[in-house]
Amino acid sequence: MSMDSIEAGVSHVCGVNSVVELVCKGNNSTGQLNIPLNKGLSFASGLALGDGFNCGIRRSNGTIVCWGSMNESIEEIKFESIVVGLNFTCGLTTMNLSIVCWGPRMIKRSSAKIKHAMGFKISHSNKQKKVKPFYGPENDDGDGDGTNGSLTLISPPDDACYASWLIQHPSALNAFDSITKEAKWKKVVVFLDYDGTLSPIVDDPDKAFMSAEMRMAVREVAKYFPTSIVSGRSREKVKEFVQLSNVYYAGSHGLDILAPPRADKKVNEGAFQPAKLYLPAIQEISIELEDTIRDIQGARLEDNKFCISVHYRQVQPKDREILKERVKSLVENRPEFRLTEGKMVLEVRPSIEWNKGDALNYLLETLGFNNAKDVLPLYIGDDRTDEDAFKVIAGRREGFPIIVSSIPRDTIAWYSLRDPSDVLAFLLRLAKWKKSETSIFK
Ligand SMILES: O=P(O)(O)OC[C@H]1O[C@H](O[C@H]2O[C@H](CO)[C@@H](O)[C@H](O)[C@H]2O)[C@H](O)[C@@H](O)[C@@H]1O
Repeated sequence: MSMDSIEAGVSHVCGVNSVVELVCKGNNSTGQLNIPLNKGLSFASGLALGDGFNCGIRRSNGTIVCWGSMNESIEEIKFESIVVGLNFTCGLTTMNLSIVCWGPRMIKRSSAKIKHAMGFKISHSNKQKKVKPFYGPENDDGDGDGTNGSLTLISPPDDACYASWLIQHPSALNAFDSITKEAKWKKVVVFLDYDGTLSPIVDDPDKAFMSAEMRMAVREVAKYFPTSIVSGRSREKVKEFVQLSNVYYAGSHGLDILAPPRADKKVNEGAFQPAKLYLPAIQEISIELEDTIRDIQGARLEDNKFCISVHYRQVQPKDREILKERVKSLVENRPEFRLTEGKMVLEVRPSIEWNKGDALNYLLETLGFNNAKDVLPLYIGDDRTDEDAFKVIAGRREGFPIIVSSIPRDTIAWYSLRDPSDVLAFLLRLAKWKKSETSIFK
């Protein structure tokens, strides 16, 4: 067979033959030789081979298709070129020549190495965003103004920013098939945050109601998977909002958990409350906080039993720093407390080492899943305190940490959903998928 081009992976090769057909030979342990003919794949350029997977740019529309061990396809964005590493892929976007990388378990690489691998020479001036193409005569004048063949990596507009975020944190809806493929023979255990995840963020914390559709979706999911609600609210309050009896509740950021009785215990031991001894001190600090914020219009306290939330969403912007300073200095003088921050809220909580990640582990253990090899925790949350749970899943290297955000954020979640309506769609799809799987085996 005569070949026009050839690329080599770790243990396989692919290339385009003289009749413009893509052919792959070598190790096929992860399906890297199984060219996805049904995905509109036909390459003019842009074929890159990794360890057990390949990605190519579609000739028809510039989007990317990958197959083998990493099979995320990028449908939303057009690319000029791609490179792959052992388990990640980076592409140069057509829209603004920005570089985006993806792969749920992407190893962090130096962006300079990636740019170099893609054919760019890095300008060593202080203007960090300017790069020069590697081709043509060397003319590194450092100003990157678009003359002399240099290119400027412009700041992407909002849409491009979001698209770039989506590549690094694929939408769990778009990645649904690969999520269920991974989950097919395993036990998925679902964890859901409340505010900003199951209910939209609203000004009045007492009015953060969950829709009837969302309640129905959570009920459906809980029919097929063990499901827990993990919230910063008090357990009683979040249960009042959710109103479901087929889910477990962890309130106060996991400091108050009502889990099923452990398999090895005959009687239900009641709620797990590792900060119980702090209750008198929490009442004290609550009174002090009330005094501290009394004169700040719009500020309000919320008693979440094992933590106190100080809300400033309705405080005038000019007064917010004053409020924060006052609360911070009060907490600094009380070593038995620590402060965390959420969405326009300061959360005063006991300084014990216990967070939503510990709650996730505790629930897995009481559900009898902690040592099981085939368990995949799926956690959906929108706030900074949810990062502790994402971290636990990332540490297990298996499961689905999903952040709810409509803007790019610093997170260790692997997947994203835009807002609670995306969460609703995802939960409905998850329940439907499991229902159809279950009926096949009946
Ligand atoms: O862990 P979560 O369930 O997400 O709880 C975190 C905080 O959520 C609530 O506050 C947030 O939602 C409110 C209602 O939409 C909004 O007004 C507030 O600005 C948000 O921070 C809850 O009221 C807090 O007590 C929780 O700490």
